[in-house]
Amino acid sequence: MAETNKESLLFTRVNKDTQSLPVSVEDWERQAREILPDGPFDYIAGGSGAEETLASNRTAFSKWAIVPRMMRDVTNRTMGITLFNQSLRTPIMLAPVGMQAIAHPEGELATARAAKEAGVPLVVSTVSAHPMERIAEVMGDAPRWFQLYWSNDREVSASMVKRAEAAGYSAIVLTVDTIMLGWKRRDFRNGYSPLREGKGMANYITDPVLCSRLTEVTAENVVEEILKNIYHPALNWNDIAFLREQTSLPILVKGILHPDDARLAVEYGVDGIIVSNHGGRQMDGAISTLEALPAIAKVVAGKIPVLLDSGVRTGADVVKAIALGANAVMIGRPFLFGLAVAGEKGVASVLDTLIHELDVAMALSGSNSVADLNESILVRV
Ligand SMILES: Cc1cc2nc3c(=O)[nH]c(=O)nc-3n(C[C@H](O)[C@H](O)[C@H](O)COP(=O)(O)O)c2cc1C
Ligand SMILES: CCCCCCC(=O)C(=O)O
Repeated sequence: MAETNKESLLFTRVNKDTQSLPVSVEDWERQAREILPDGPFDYIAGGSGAEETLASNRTAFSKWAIVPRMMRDVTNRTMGITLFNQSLRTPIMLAPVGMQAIAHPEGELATARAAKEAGVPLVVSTVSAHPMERIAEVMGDAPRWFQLYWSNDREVSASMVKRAEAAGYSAIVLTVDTIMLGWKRRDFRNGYSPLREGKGMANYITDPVLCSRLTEVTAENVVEEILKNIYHPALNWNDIAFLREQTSLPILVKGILHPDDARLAVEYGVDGIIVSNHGGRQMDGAISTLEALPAIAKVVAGKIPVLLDSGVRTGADVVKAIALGANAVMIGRPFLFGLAVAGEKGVASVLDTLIHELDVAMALSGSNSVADLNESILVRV
């Protein structure tokens, strides 16, 4: 059933509770800029190097235009999809974003409440500011995945995955583009590191295996341990087999940009791919994700789901990504700006806007379902 009709649009958009809230991601970002100190704001908004990839993630969307279809009776359209046997309200998810307490003291707990309310799956980061079990409690039965940062100590990785499975997370996202941290000029200028402020250690300081490795469990020792583990250049495709032995959950790899890596992901038995350049925060000069998507979708050829993040800001962006071969998309900074400005309400509003925009974009492009979206409604401009 279509979600946006005249009544719901009027109610949602001209309701006195929402009137004062920003209506675009750019507006949320402007307000976040006013609220947050330079360190956290630049950490969130910035990219690596000269920020070329950060910029191209956005321009890539402008290089495709939608050519809408008419007279297609879109009364009974749906945005629903099924991923890993789970029915989802829309093809939109919240990307793993660590250390959310730098945006708002409630961090992931506020995000989790908003995600649950909106029926949007949340991917919880290894470096979340609250323990994964606490976030899971907030979410109840709502869909959630766990994002794994590989540890040099494989038993720590195994422990995190087992904890996630026990806490009701339904997929594991292995991030593969962060074998070391991107070179972030803004953070150097600001002398800012959220980890050094102790914002991302909740899952480590509560991890029995990691703690068993320390002679004394202090915040300082745990941070040092995390820094050692975040640097894991030896990660390779054979590690997938070890991960597979630890869990029966679907495993996705996040950070794929090359079609040959997509082919390898399928060969190594991965269950899903996330086309991502980490929001332009890792390899600067890397291809934008929308540019990378068509070749990856072609190689994968429907064998496993392909998701995309980095630069998605509007409902029309979601339409373009799906039309070019994505099964679903994720957003990162947009919800974090909402969180910084208005906590749970901010995340809820960002999601509400994006979902309504997608519904309108689908209707006005003549699409009754996500399956209707394909390259025939796009043109390169
Ligand atoms: C502040 C911040 C923290 C992030 N933390 C993580 C993380 O812990 N794990 C991860 O896989 N990706 C992380 N990401 C990357 C996001 O998952 C996602 O790839 C990216 O934000 C998508 O781009 P967008 O912000 O343009 O939507 C982070 C991004 C930001 C902005
Ligand atoms: C030293 C901890 C770094 C965590 C990286 C979080 C992330 O993926 C990002 O900020 O981007």
